[in-house]
Amino acid sequence: MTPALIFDLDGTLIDSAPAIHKVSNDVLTGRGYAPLSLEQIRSFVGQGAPHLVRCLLTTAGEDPEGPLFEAIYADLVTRYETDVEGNTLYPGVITALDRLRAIGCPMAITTNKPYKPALAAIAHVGLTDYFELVIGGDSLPTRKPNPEMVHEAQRILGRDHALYIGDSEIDAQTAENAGLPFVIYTEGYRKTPVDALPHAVKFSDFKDLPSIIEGWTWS
Ligand SMILES: O=C(O)COP(=O)(O)O
Ligand SMILES: [Mg+2]
Repeated sequence: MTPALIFDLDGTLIDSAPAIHKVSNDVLTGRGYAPLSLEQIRSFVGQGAPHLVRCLLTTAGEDPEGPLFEAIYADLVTRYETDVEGNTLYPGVITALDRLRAIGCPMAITTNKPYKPALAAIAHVGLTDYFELVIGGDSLPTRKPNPEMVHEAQRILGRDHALYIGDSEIDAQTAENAGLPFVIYTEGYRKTPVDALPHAVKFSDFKDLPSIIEGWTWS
């Protein structure tokens, strides 16, 4: 039987850094702080919105745990849900997902991005119908690298075998914590050299993903 596929979102299926960059800078400049570069913002992505907000506050010279946190977080998440233009699919994602769906892989997204902004970004790029479920960073009491999200997705997808597909250090740790083989997409937001992260297989082009899955041998 084909495996369940559990995907990360930001830096794996979509390049969301330009959208997160715009939203973050709107929040910062709206309060009189200096805007940040795309590279800076990209380096803050992967551990969820609370981490992003703490990074924004630190860079702005404010206390990341201080009284501004709640207001900035609320402002960010509201904008995050509507300002979706800067989210784009990585090349070849649709063709790969069409093939994986055709061979019978049930698919889910587990992302540290908050649930509503994640759904909005997924709809914007036309991915909604491919996934049986989406679990966001605020859907459960924990977020990645805690494996709870991945375990929940695996339970709902209901297959004996599953693979986890992601782009970052957090994803490598999540897969390990969840006890799933990790398939790493090398073109995302990773900061560590790919071969320094534990993974079963790496790929740099989505055209290669279906054959990786179809050729998988389970012991
Ligand atoms: O919003 C984030 O920090 C990252 O989200 P991801 O889990 O989809 O990479
Ligand atoms: Mg990611």
